[in-house]
Amino acid sequence: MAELVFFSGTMDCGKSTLALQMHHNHAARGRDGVLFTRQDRAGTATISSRLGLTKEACEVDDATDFWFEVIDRRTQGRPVDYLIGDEAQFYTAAQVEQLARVVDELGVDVYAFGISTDFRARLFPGAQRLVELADRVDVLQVRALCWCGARATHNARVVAGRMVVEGAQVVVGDVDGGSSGGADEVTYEVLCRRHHMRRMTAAAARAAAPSAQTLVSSVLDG
Ligand SMILES: Nc1ncnc2c1ncn2[C@@H]1O[C@H](COP(=O)(O)OP(=O)(O)O)[C@@H](O)[C@H]1O
Ligand SMILES: Cc1cn([C@H]2C[C@H](O)[C@@H](COP(=O)(O)O)O2)c(=O)[nH]c1=O
Repeated sequence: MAELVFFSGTMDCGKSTLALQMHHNHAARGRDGVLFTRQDRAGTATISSRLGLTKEACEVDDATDFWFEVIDRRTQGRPVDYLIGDEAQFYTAAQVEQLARVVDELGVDVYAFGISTDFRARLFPGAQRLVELADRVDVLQVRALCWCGARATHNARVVAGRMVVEGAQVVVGDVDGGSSGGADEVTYEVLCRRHHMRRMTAAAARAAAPSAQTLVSSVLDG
């Protein structure tokens, strides 16, 4: 029986890598799949993994209709056994409903990959609908870690070195290590819930902790 699976996790936990691996494994067994993505960091119509894999994909926009995409291909005699959808948090709720219909009425497996919550720890509309409709939600096993060593569960947005909690929901960007580092550049950092709620990024924690040198000086100064 075909299924709708939502593979979810924080940024930088390996979702796009898994999406490309799953495509490779299914294609290697002769199954026909179509790759989709929306607003990948690497540019239009691309699925990119930080491990270096990239693959051309169909770019989703508000006008994309997944039901039509499958019917159109099949009408042209092109088989479709599965769809891979990366950056699925950016899909509309209606598009997620189309995906569910593609599974139920056309027998196509749909594997959707995306983050669940935004920088304010609020669900993206596409992710919310996936959680509501998916046959299962798989949390990725590779753990992204908070600076404190705990499992990272939340995505923080950092602007000019400070964590922010206001702004547009969608701002395409990378985690700090992958960014170019411009002063006003939006970057992201994954945190555990405790440090997300305290707005304590790695830089904020470093700034808050007195350095060993400061401690020694204050002891010597009496
Ligand atoms: N240089 C590296 N060596 C080994 N693994 C890496 C390296 N760079 C990134 N990774 C792995 O790739 C993961 C990010 O994969 P990616 O598919 O881009 O994530 P996502 O799509 O979830 O944002 C990291 O969590 C890490 O495990
Ligand atoms: C938290 C958050 C993220 N985004 C963007 C930033 C990236 O372009 C993608 C996530 O990509 P990844 O492959 O999972 O790293 O989402 C955003 O627009 N708004 C947010 O709040």
